[in-house]
Amino acid sequence: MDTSAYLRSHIRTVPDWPAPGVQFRDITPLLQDPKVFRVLIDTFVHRYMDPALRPDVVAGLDARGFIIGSVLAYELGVGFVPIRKKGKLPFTTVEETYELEYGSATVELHTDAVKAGDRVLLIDDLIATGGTMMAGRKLLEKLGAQVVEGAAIVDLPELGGSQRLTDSGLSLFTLVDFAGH
Ligand SMILES: O=P(O)(O)OC[C@H]1O[C@H](OP(=O)(O)OP(=O)(O)O)[C@H](O)[C@@H]1O
Ligand SMILES: Nc1ncnc2[nH]cnc12
Repeated sequence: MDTSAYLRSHIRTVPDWPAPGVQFRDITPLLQDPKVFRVLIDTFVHRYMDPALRPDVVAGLDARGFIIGSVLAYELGVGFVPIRKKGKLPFTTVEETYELEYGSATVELHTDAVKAGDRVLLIDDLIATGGTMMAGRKLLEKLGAQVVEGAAIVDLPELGGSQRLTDSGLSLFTLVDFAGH
């Protein structure tokens, strides 16, 4: 089994959660098994150790992006910065509001989280409409940072987010596609 199929086999689909019609792709089984979790993190580490892609900073999207982003930053030997849902960060922030597959949200980033010119890897667990990752990218760019790549475990291509992100010029790396139901 290749890596993508192996990781895919450890993602659980929960129908009609958190709203009717949503097929929720649950990554918790993938994190729960230490062997699988290691394969997941090592796959990202291998890619981002490459000098051409190695970031100065990893930025993780609230909340599931924190789980993989912080471990990845630790392994790469770079800092981690959280992009949080509104109202959680105590210092001065920049903010962006965006639409989700089920609702809308505002995210924030501390104004001193990155420096102008920093090369940032932006990471989350999943791309659906792409709104979350697009908002994260805008926050980082407001502070003058450069997003070298957006990365996620799962892509839901039918929701159009990955296409939208690549059309906007963002380089994207995902490990597992879920097309169809
Ligand atoms: O591509 P999009 O349409 O923006 O959707 C993807 C986002 O939605 C989920 O997070 P959610 O907002 O449910 O928050 P959580 O991580 O706190 O559960 C997921 O973890 C991504 O962050
Ligand atoms: N279908 C889905 N499964 C898991 N997380 C999501 N975030 C947005 N859509 C999602």
